Amino acid sequence: MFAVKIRESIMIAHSLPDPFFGPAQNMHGATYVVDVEFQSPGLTAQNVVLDIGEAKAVTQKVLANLNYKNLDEEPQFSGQLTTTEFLAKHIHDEIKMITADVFSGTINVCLGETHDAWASYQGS
Ligand SMILES: Nc1nc2c(c(=O)[nH]1)N=C([C@H](O)[C@H](O)COP(=O)(O)OP(=O)(O)OP(=O)(O)O)CN2
Repeated sequence: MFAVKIRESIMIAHSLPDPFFGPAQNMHGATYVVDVEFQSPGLTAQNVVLDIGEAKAVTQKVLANLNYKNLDEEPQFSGQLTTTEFLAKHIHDEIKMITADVFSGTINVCLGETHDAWASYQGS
């Protein structure tokens, strides 16, 4: 399996209004390190998984809709617990949709929440 992996970061604010989350029920901020890996069993005619510049551009475009946002105020997330896992899948699905024409492999999105905790989503 081949892979191209790029890294970006975002800052968001949100609350997780469920007793399960204890103090994180309150509004708080998070800075996520966002790792996006594009995996493919084969290469294109140019011997790449996909262009790294395109991978970065697409990821930046998707993240721009989240960066510096209060997710509690975003209509698209209304009624959702915007956990790290949830956001990883959201970012995955957006990137998958935008790259559908140029990439048919598997995408893994991993969000580093702290220096010692991560959550990820990998499509099929
Ligand atoms: N599986 C997940 N668990 C938690 C998430 C998450 O997105 N996925 N998010 C949070 C909070 O948003 C925050 O990041 C951490 O809050 P905190 O209260 O510090 O939670 P911890 O579990 O790290 O620490 P405690 O020992 O429970 O206080 C929480 N969990």
